[in-house]
Amino acid sequence: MIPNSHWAIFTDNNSKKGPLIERLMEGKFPEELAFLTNKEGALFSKITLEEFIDEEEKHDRKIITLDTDQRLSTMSSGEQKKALLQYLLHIKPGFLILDNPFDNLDQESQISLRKSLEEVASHTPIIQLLSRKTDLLPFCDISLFLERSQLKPYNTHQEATKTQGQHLVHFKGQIPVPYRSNEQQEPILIQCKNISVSYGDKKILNNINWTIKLGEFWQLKGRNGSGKSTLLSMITGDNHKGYGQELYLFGKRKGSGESVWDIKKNIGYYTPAMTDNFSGLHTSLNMIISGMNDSIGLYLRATENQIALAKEWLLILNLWHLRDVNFAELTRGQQRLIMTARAMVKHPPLLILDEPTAGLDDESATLFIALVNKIAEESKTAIVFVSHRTEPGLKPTYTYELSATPNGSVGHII
Ligand SMILES: Nc1ncnc2c1ncn2[C@@H]1O[C@H](COP(=O)(O)OP(=O)(O)OP(=O)(O)O)[C@@H](O)[C@H]1O
Repeated sequence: MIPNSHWAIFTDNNSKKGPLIERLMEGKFPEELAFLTNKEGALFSKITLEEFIDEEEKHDRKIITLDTDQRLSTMSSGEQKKALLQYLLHIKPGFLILDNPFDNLDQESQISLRKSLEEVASHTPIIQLLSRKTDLLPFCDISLFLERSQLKPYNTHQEATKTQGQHLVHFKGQIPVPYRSNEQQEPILIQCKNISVSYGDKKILNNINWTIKLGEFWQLKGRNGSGKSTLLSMITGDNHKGYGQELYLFGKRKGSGESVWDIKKNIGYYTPAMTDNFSGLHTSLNMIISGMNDSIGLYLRATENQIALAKEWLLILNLWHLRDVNFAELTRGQQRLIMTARAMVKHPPLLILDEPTAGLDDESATLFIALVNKIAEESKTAIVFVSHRTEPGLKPTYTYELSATPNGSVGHII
């Protein structure tokens, strides 16, 4: 069958994407998509992946990775996406919904996914939901915009793909001072000396040498599965494979009697998975205050100092008017600014941001990147920013790149 057409639905951070996906999957189509009636769709999305991971973890039922013993949850995000696409194509759906398909994929995998989708498009109608304009698939001939819950047509293709241009972002004033004055910090934060990691016979990291010093701004890059998350888990003290190796975290050798808390107190960490499905009832103001108490949800009466500092952060972010709004009600872009402020309230020696712009629209991503640059300029906090996208405007001082070899990935400084 030759599909009637393929659709691009642009979303921004105010779009009610979840309910739209639900309606489409239930076969409730808007007029424009009525030609899909009675067809069974498949969804290529993080939500679908989470369901398969859940099924495997809770019921020990493997569905999309029958060809390997490795658990889906331990695969890299790129490997998970590839397995999902293969599975979905195998079941030959009547139509395919792609929810930000290129997020978390490395450049080569994006190119190969584009090619596979071109082939799929020759026999299966595709609906692409996208928040970054450069992600548009060229065969999508009809473009709509999801304004909150309403689908609106674009008049022309140019209108759909027009980017706003890099507008300058102005934050009012400097980032606030740390919650408590920091203890004297050694200039060298992290030292990896010839660090190697394997899982069974599978070699992941090979003789990694990487030193992170106070105030440095790093981007960590590498293809899907090259070991970025594994390396981060060594730095955050979460990977037991660090024991017995020459790994120095904040002045102490790993395994020299340090507690996990000794390591964690030095690190601010944010990855979108922490909040994407967050439904707790906390105001924006309290979310920032919770960063001073290192807990979300634990009820502690905020001191006047804490409230004043949280206010300063919200003012800088232009979000003070939303102080009493429930965090879950904010747009994704606003949530990520707040979570970054939360991770920064103490000016930890090290701030790790793991794919922090995934799922953001262009405007929110620009704002987020501007905040990260500002933190790099105005604080002593070292930053490690992990991303596959080349974010326009991001100004890291160094890039550490992992390149796969048969003996595990080796690292280079660029
Ligand atoms: N517990 C485990 N058992 C077996 N293999 C594992 C385990 N954990 C990770 N791996 C493998 O280690 C490799 C590196 O994974 P990692 O998640 O560190 O990559 P990554 O660079 O972060 O990838 P991505 O960009 O796709 O997120 C992958 O091939 C993954 O499948």
